[in-house]
Amino acid sequence: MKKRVLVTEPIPKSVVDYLEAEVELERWSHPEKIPKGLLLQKIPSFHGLITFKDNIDQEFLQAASQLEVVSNISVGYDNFDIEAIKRSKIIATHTPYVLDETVADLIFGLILATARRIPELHQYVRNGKWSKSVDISLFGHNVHHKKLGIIGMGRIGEKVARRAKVGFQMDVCYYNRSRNHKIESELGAHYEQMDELLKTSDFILLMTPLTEQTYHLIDYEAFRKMKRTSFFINASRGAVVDEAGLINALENQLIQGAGLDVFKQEPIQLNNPLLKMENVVTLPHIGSATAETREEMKLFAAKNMLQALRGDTPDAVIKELN
Ligand SMILES: NC(=O)c1ccc[n+]([C@@H]2O[C@H](COP(=O)([O-])OP(=O)(O)OC[C@H]3O[C@@H](n4cnc5c(N)ncnc54)[C@H](O)[C@@H]3O)[C@@H](O)[C@H]2O)c1
Ligand SMILES: O=C(O)[C@H](O)CO
Repeated sequence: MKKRVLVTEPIPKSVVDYLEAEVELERWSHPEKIPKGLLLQKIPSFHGLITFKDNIDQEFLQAASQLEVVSNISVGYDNFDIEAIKRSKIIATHTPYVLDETVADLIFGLILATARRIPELHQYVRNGKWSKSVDISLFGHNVHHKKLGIIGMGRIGEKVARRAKVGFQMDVCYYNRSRNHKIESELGAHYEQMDELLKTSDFILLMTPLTEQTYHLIDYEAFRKMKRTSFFINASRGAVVDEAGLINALENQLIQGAGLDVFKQEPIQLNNPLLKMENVVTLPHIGSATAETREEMKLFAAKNMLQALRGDTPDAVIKELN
């Protein structure tokens, strides 16, 4: 008898066909997330779950009586309670590598949009304000040859560093849990202590995962150390920054602007002060959201699932569970 897999995110036909060759599939294809109660009700009859952002917590694991594998369609897995998964026999996987270049592209989009004020000037043209040459008060700032500080020099950080060095001749420094010797020797990126990076960078990119150690890693005190001319970019997770501290820092002009793909609460609430600030560029968590890359991530998640259900080691088991 075929094993049963629940997929709570829309997947393309190619991935459906790939999975159905080996397992019996049930799909939740609504645009809204599956309600938690319904997920808990359904999960006892499944051997596998392919998910995008469902919370895999103690309550879920208790209900998942015959679950063997949970496969996340994302590289970040802060929706997983890793300690609880460790105590269970469940295999957990994610989708590293396939999205690195796509996310790095978006990060450069955010850097440029913020420094060169692209959304603001786009509105300026559309609102019919472009009657003579653009006033100096609307000029942005150079990106090339500036200093970029990357906090979290992992897979994606490295791709951003390459773009910064090769494409924009930037001075790249980084702060990380451990030294990345490859990026130092190949690109000349240099390691700095956090304080030094905060004090001297023109652009500060946050690119760590969200963990107990990185929760609110950047708070108001950190913004106080940054140059008043600096731009802060976050494409990691909203809670790595203390969002109230960021709003305060922007209101007090401790930094010049921010480019944000992620927020404390997603979707962001419309009364969030960040949405009223001209010097803040906001995106709806779309770092990896291109048609090609999302399809590749879904195929990767399906591949991890089938490998695990066959009894093979999946390509991308979450490292804490390896
Ligand atoms: N905006 C998006 O759409 C999007 C897309 C992909 C990934 N992400 C986020 O980006 C994160 C990073 O992705 P990745 O593939 O580059 O991961 P990665 O594991 O390759 O890199 C993360 C780096 O952060 C470092 N790090 C971890 N904790 C640290 C700490 N306390 N202090 C300093 N450094 C620390 C690690 O050593 C590692 O080098 C993901 O976990 C995810 O949350 C967001
Ligand atoms: O971690 C990831 O892969 C992205 O943030 C998509 O959620």
